[in-house]
Amino acid sequence: MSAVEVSGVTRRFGTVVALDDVSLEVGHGELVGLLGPNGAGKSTLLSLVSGQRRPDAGEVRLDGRDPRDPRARTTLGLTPQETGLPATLRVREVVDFVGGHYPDPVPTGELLDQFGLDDLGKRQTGSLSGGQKRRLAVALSLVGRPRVVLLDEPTTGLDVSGRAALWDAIRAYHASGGTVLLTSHYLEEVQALAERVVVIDHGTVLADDSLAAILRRVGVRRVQLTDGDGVRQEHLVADSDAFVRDLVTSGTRFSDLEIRGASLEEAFGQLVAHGNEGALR
Ligand SMILES: Nc1ncnc2c1ncn2[C@@H]1O[C@H](COP(=O)(O)OP(=O)(O)OP(=O)(O)O)[C@@H](O)[C@H]1O
Repeated sequence: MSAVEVSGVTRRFGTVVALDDVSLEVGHGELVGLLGPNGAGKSTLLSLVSGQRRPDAGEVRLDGRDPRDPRARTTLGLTPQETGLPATLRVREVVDFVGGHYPDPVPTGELLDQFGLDDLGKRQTGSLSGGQKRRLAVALSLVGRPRVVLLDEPTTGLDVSGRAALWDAIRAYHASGGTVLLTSHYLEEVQALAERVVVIDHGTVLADDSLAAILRRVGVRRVQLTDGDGVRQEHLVADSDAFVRDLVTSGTRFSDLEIRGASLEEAFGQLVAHGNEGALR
């Protein structure tokens, strides 16, 4: 049984088709990145998996159960895009309160330490900065030792060190066997964390593969060289072998040739630009 199973799911909002016959399976212990431009349907998909919404067609299963069944949700951790924290409660009180709903919560001190929040335990949440609130929200999603965690843009608004600390916490959770489905606008975040990437646009899945396979199968290579005038040039080409052969046979002077595969950003741009024609499944 998979951690998350989405089969043939369609969800509309009035005339907008937010998800159009989407199928997706996430196995236990996987860390999957959900990528897509604004309005692609990522948050809608997470809201169906968490049981906050119902699909118009198709089926969603969380640990084999309907996610609207409260028993399925006891094993779920969730950080939505916007989190409402009770402004007058102190950080430590919020963690104690949320942890109190679970049979075996992570001890509050341990959790605050892991998320670099130990100095803020006595602060009212209303006085926290945006980044500190974000860290607390992700920490709260893990307090009940969930089997599956859904993170909607977990590090939006965080500075570089805040993001790195949060990535470490997500990696530690995953290393302990946890399943993660996360959305992100930061391609480097997905590249840094996810083993598998699902690209979604206009409510359909354009690609679902390992990060390495997506990068390999997108036929873009970045070729850099310094020309005879000492100017550094960069070319995005489909066939770098042919490009280099032509370069050599044309007698063009060049030095410091460098060739590397596409970045996730380039792969993503290509997939979204070509829509279903370029679909990789
Ligand atoms: N409650 C709603 N009422 C009407 N339309 C909605 C509602 N929620 C989502 N939509 C629409 O459904 C589509 C998918 O939205 P969704 O929030 O799932 O996208 P997203 O990929 O999460 O985008 P973003 O990256 O901007 O968060 C969009 O066109 C959005 O406007």
